[in-house]
Amino acid sequence: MNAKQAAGYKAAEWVRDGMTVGLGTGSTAYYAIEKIGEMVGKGLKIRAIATSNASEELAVKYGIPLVASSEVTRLDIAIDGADEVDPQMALIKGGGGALLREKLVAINSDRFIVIADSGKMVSQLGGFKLPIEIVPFCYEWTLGRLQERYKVEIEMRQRDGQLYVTDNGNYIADASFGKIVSPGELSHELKMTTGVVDHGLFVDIADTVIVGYDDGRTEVIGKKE
Ligand SMILES: O=C[C@H](O)[C@H](O)[C@H](O)COP(=O)(O)O
Repeated sequence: MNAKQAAGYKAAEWVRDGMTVGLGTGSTAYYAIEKIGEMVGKGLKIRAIATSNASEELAVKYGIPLVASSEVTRLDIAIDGADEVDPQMALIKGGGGALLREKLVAINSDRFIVIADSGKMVSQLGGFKLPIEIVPFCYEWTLGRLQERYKVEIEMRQRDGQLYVTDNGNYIADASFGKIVSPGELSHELKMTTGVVDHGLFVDIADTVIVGYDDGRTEVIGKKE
């Protein structure tokens, strides 16, 4: 069992009959979805909302029943990966471009469990490029304003030689902050920038972090029992 699998499988232990569950996105969330699918196969009764088209396809593949957001007011739990986790459980997410749906699901969940291999744990956020989701209209202006404001390298994410397009039809700009001194402040500032839809800083959202290690061990860190 690898570190991501260990963390993903451990998180599935929090999923109980009758829950509405948010399914994250990425290579770590994959293992949680796989495990939850196995549990559903053995009779677990849940319904789920996926944070990306890719995770929705996975849920269908593993037989996890999906529910429309119109039928749900709040989720019991959401389980998702992260690109960086700091000692206060602030996160950088969005390496896979799913940050907006992930944040919507995370803030609407009673418990948000982050699953991460130990390499994602950092003393200060910012080593990983911060994904910023921006609207396509006049995106060059938004990019220019961000570059002007922060004076750091910010590049438009590309895929196959084209601008990367999120599941929501937006673009992603990746910002190399290096070190983020005040994630909360930066989070608010970015959110106030016209043209920015959202960004990958998740501050004061995670309730529990499950760290996975290469030898298969896990460590649970968190605010909630
Ligand atoms: O947009 C993607 C998500 O925020 C992922 O949860 C994050 O990038 C971590 O992905 P992975 O588990 O593949 O490292």
